[in-house]
Amino acid sequence: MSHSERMSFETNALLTPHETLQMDAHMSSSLEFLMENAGAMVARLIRQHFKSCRVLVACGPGNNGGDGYVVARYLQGWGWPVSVAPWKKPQHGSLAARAAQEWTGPIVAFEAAEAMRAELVVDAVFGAGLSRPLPEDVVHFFQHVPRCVAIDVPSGVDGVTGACWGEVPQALLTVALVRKRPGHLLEPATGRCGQVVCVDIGMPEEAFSGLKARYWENTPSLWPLPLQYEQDHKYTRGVVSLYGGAHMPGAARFASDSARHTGAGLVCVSSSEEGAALYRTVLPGCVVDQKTPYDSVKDQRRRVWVCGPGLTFKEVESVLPTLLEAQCHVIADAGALAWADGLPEKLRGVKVMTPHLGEFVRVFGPVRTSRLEAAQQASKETGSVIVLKGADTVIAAPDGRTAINRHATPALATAGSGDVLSGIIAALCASGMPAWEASCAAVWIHGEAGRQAAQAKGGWIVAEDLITFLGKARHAAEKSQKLSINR
Ligand SMILES: NC(=O)C1=CN([C@@H]2O[C@H](COP(=O)(O)OP(=O)(O)OC[C@H]3O[C@@H](n4cnc5c(N)ncnc54)[C@H](OP(=O)(O)O)[C@@H]3O)[C@@H](O)[C@H]2O)[C@@H](O)CC1
Ligand SMILES: [K+]
Repeated sequence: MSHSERMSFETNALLTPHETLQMDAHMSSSLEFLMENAGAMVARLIRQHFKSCRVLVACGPGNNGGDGYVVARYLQGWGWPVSVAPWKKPQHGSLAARAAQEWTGPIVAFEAAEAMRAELVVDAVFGAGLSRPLPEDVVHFFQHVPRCVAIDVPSGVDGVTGACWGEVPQALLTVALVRKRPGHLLEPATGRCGQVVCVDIGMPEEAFSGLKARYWENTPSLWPLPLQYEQDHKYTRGVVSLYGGAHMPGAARFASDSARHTGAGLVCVSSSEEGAALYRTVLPGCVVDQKTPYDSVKDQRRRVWVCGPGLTFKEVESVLPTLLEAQCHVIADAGALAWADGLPEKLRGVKVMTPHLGEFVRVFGPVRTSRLEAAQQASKETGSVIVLKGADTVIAAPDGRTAINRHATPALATAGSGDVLSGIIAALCASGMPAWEASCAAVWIHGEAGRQAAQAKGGWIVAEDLITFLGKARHAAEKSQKLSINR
């Protein structure tokens, strides 16, 4: 059992609407209590974030609407001027209908004029399970809303993929219940959520029994890093190999330096005669040789390879098939992805692929669903961990485990940043971490190094800066792991 399976629904696990339904089925006798708590918690957050003002609670027919009626009741109880605008009444006898019955304050029409009269609108129309386009009158209503607080998600957000079913309300604050949803972390939904705050509504532990988390926010508690031991030597730390191209040596240099700064015990660079002469001068900390891939893989210590940064089609062709045949752990990026243009089967056997969206489309074709689902599908089909890079990097494992990383900075959008990430993943794989955990950890450390470098350098950084902060970034992850163990 992997670490992420053991921790199951820890606080960084993300809940899908399907899992929420399973929990609700399990907790059917406590749902009224949970709705009361949810509404009370949302009302408290509103009181914390806003001064008393005219509030309009827009309620849908389901339990999201039910929560809305409870919010209205609490705010009114504290003396706030509150009205409720039902989009549609809840079904007779439902939980939401019971919450609606307890609302004795003003009820107004669900129309734009009422939205404009309010100073704050609570969006309790639809929750995260919406699976068809937003009705036009809902879109029209929210176009006239001044400030908005959303319960669960802004109505129209798909809680799993982060897709928006039409023009979704722009919230200042979104209150997640029990756990965040994957959609809270994925674009375009993240941009519509404003600040996301997750509240405890008193869900008992037993509600999670039988549920297995499949989605996580990428935080250090997800992937324990190997520590340093007194008995360590360079081979226990791990060996990273890469083939250095003769034409674009910068990329191999970034990847190898990154692997070393992340903690690899040894980095070996193989290249042509011309390339090796160059690498010997620019990479004094690496072992540089002119071995063919065929000879290199005979060394059982050289199991982990970065393949692609700075390589031409021909160079990839002369290296990658041999590495895959020898069942090496290959981290494929850049040139290796271009080499598999439209033919993902050429990459079968690769452990980790790190495409940005453009590279992903080149290999796998246009994304017809969402980035999240496309990455999951590609991972399942190829058997590789897919690291689909972006502001909301998705790290998908072939067995369905998926992490979403928001621990990053726009400062990372600089040439060479991807080569650095490949080197970090390779170093962590070489240290013995499984491919998905190593990839998640690498993406977090990459983001942390970017943040630290940007802070130190005034916001604008280059790949070289990033590399110098990798040791500190790894240390930051280790420190926060120690804290979570002590807790
Ligand atoms: N365990 C927890 O975490 C707890 C969660 N809680 C709360 O439960 C909420 C989820 O509740 P929910 O399942 O009732 O879903 P919700 O979105 O309110 O309503 C769906 C309704 O809308 C309708 N409908 C949908 N789309 C439509 C469209 N385009 N156009 C027209 N109609 C459409 C749909 O109709 P149908 O699809 O059935 O035809 C159905 O009637 C969650 O967000 C949270 O706030 C809390 O109470 C505490 C415990
Ligand atoms: K909502």
